[in-house]
Amino acid sequence: MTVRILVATAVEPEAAAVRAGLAGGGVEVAAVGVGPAAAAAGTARLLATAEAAGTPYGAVLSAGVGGAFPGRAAVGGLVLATRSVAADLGAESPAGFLPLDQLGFGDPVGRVDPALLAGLRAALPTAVTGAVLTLSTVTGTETTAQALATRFPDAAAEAMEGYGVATAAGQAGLPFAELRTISNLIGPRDRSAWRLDAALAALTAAAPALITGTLALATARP
Ligand SMILES: O=C(O)c1cccc(C(=O)CC[C@H]2O[C@@H](n3cnc4c(=O)[nH]cnc43)[C@H](O)[C@@H]2O)c1
Repeated sequence: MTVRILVATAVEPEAAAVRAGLAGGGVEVAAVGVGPAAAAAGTARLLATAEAAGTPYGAVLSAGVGGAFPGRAAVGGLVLATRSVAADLGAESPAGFLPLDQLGFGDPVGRVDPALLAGLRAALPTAVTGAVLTLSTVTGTETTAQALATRFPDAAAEAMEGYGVATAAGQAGLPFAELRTISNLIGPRDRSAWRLDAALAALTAAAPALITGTLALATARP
């Protein structure tokens, strides 16, 4: 049986870019808002509504544009998350940042489903894989960029929604993955350097892989 997939983007232009590349059913795309709170609330509502209607989703993807750590992914390129980390959820201390788990409040990592990631990697062989950080504040200084790169040596990109979407998917017991197409490099803020057109075009080009990359779930989960 085919698995129904929910693709959650932040804003409508991202959703439209994904839809533009989709031919065929099974994938629904919705813009749920910018930032982890809007993403979690919006995704949870869509999942609950679908379940109540008797048409539940079988997997959830967070997708959209993002910033890449220089040297780890290129503008216009793709990043598939190995994990979606709530990088600014925690507490500062003189000894450094204390993540959620060290405070005893839960898991700061949105877990990516291994079978879903494997399917997407096979369907998107040019994608870089690495951690994708979820931040409420877009990084805009070299100091913060360096600090994040040091705290997360496996990070390839940052965005603002992945951990929120992952939390909603996890609470619904659904497999989760995150795909980012790169609009900018992380560092001193220069909004004029963002290449949204290239990143949105990459989302459209990657969209068919969201179907082929999730086919394995249909056979893996009866
Ligand atoms: O103005 C437009 O036409 C437009 C079209 C598509 C997307 C946007 C956005 O502003 C997207 C906001 C979205 O972008 C993610 N993002 C992108 N780069 C970064 C970054 O360096 N650090 C964190 N987040 C980034 C983020 O997920 C936002 O939700 C505008």
